[in-house]
Amino acid sequence: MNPQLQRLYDLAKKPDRRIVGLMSGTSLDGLDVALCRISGNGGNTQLSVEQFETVPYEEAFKDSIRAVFAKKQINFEHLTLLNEQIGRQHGRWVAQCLRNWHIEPADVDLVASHGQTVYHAPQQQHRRAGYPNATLQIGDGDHVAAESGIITLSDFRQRHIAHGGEGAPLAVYGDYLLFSQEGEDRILLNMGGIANFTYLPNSLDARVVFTTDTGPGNTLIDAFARQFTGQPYDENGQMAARGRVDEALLRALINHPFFAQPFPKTTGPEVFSKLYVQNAQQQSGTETIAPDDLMATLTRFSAETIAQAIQRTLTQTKIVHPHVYMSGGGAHNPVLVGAINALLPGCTFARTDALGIAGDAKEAVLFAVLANEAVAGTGKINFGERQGVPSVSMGKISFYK
Ligand SMILES: Nc1ncnc2c1ncn2[C@@H]1O[C@H](COP(=O)(O)OP(=O)(O)OP(=O)(O)O)[C@@H](O)[C@H]1O
Ligand SMILES: CC(=O)N[C@H]1[C@@H]2OC[C@@H](O2)[C@@H](O)[C@@H]1O[C@H](C)C(=O)O
Repeated sequence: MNPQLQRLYDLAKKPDRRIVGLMSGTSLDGLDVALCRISGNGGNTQLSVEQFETVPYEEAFKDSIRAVFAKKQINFEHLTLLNEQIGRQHGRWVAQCLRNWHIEPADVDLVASHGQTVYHAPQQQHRRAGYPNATLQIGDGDHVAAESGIITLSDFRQRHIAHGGEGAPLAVYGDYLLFSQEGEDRILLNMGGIANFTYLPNSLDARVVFTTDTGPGNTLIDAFARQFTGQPYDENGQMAARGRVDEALLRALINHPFFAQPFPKTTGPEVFSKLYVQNAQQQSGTETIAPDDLMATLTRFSAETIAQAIQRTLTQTKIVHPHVYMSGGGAHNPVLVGAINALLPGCTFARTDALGIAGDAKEAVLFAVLANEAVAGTGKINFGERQGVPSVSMGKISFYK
């Protein structure tokens, strides 16, 4: 037998596993690396984060990804090269983080690698007859495994699509296993480039759990912060705080069929781009809007669409006072968070940090949970017939030799 197959079999039976979760999201800010200790599986999953680090992307690396990111037309050779390069780079960073933490690769069981999304194309978005939901993450897992010396699970989204989903949001699986609490209705709100949430009912009934993207989180704010200031984001919402929301532009921004679609739904920077904002400016006659006012309006746009989606959920589920736990970089933006708080007066707000997992680490941690389920889960969690959350395990296996 291949000794690594034996190793996989052995680690699947261990009472606990050490898994490195990797996430590089739509913000292209860096690679989140979370070393997790996970015991059990399914409803018995217990997790602690032993180490966490974000390895920042250098500008040249970001530009190289931006050359293919969310674009319909690209240089195909560049995409092919990036697939290998990102995998290799992510694997090296795992090895580097482990050295920094004085941990031997042999003492880690698995790497769970999300890779880099370069194009997300749910059917609702591409609308091309005869083609299914589709999404593409690059940074091949074989390179992550070879560079780190650790068995790697990767490319998690394809099985979700193969079983009827849109390939996202995947957070719902880990959110359900880690954060469900009997007696408390919870909403786990992640504000990355794109915002999404998971609804966790107080009954713990997996068939009622659901998840959706809501639209932009930071992606538009970041794009214009870069243009106006050369900085990667509007730190602490400073520009937005100085500006005034332009109601005409806000209404034009909200005027997109995505927001009226039923849940669950997913989207990405393929739709919510600078071009999208420029079109809304034209429609509302606000092409000459001051930079601070544009930032205030974009920040309110994210807040309103997040709050509307949550409000719709509360109405549908007849929940009155849920606890909303925030994560992702947007949770550090006081203007964004303040507006959401004001729009949802019936909700109690905290960060996932209050539940023991730092908001900045959450997505990387969730991929470690998916890998744990893939190797040690029983596959018995039943999310019912609810579209968009297929009851499957996910992740492809790469041996390191
Ligand atoms: N202090 C801060 N003030 C304002 N915004 C912040 C701050 N810190 C982080 N952010 C925002 O958070 C973003 C990074 O968020 P995060 O890492 O959660 O996104 P991501 O994981 O790449 O996205 P996604 O979840 O869509 O894949 C930054 O680009 C920035 O917009
Ligand atoms: C295709 C893709 O990479 N989607 C991301 C993105 O970033 C946030 C949102 O859009 C979410 O749907 C998803 O990531 C998280 C980790 C998820 O699948 O839950």
